[in-house]
Amino acid sequence: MSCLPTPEARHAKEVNQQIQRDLKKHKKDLKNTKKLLLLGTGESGKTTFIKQMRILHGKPYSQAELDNFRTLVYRNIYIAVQILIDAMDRLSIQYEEAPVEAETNRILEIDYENLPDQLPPADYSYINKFWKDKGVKQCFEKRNKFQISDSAEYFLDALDRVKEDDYNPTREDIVRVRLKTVGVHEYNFNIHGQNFLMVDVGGQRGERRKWISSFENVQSVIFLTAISEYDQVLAETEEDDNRLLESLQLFETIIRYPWFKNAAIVVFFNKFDLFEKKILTSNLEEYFPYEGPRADVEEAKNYIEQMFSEVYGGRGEKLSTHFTCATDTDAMGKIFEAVKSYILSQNIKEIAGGNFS
Ligand SMILES: Nc1nc2c(ncn2[C@@H]2O[C@H](COP(=O)(O)OP(=O)(O)OP(=O)(O)O)[C@@H](O)[C@H]2O)c(=O)[nH]1
Ligand SMILES: [Mg+2]
Repeated sequence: MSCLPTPEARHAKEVNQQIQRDLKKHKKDLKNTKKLLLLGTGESGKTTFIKQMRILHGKPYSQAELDNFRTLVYRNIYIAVQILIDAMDRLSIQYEEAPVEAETNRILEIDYENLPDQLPPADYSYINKFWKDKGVKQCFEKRNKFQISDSAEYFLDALDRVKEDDYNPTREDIVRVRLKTVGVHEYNFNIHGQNFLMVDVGGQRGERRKWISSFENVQSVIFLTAISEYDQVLAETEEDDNRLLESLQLFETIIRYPWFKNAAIVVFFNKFDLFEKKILTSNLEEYFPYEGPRADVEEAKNYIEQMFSEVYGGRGEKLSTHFTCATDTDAMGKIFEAVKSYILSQNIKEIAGGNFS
């Protein structure tokens, strides 16, 4: 009887060796992957940040994904109009030219979960006239009194473009379109040789109890706060809770979690583009005990940054912060490079037995 292995045995051995090699590589990849958790209240910009990472470092969006974004754009438009119709009524603002009631009712009853992939001409013509109405514009100026997406104006202004048959969402449309996140979602990116596992979570109150499932083995956290929300109230409660205060309280809760004791923490003061404009007309001292000069972007932003730094203070090291506009692709690319260096330097310190013990 021959002692030579049969072809089957040789093949089995080869397969086994390949599996071992794959497992080893997978383990090495896992070890070299940094887990980055994105946290923050609803609409702070977490998913927008992930979209930018995909645009900058991921695979291009497929046509099926673009088609999906197109429907979402229409959905964003209908929701914005429905919110404005309701706000006109609640704030008792007169239309310049009142729309036909039956038409308004039809728009209000649109089931935006089941939208066609085209904006029907009758709806376009209603929305076009509605958005040009001086009363509606007046109502929109009072938007801190009700909850409307920060991208509503962008899409209502783009109505003529997005109604076209051959409309395909642009890069900017993709980062502007809003869909609230439900649950926890993981994304892998290789950014200049470094693997990241980025975790996006739903930030609204009802979503936060699901967060804990993603807290294990986190090397870094980006906490996003929408700095422009200092004069806005929370949509998800009956009470008039201030949105920036809610974000500050959430930050305080998070940095006390034992899971993040050794994690690098970075804060993005996001929606800085909106903040810069808003601070010129909406006084910070009406919402926070701020005593600095009015309409002063620098003073106001430093004051808000200080509130977060004080809360963070206990951890003994200066808080890493960035003032960001998550819808700006180029700027986000640059900011993330700085964040990446910071995360890696903090993790090296930790390995060397440094600061965060
Ligand atoms: N103008 C402006 N809009 C922004 C900015 N960042 C995000 N947005 C818009 O704000 C909306 C909400 O952003 P999302 O990224 O969906 O917020 P989120 O934190 O993922 O919200 P949840 O999924 O509910 O937790 C989207 O329509 C974004 O386009 C910004 O810096 N400036
Ligand atoms: Mg989201």
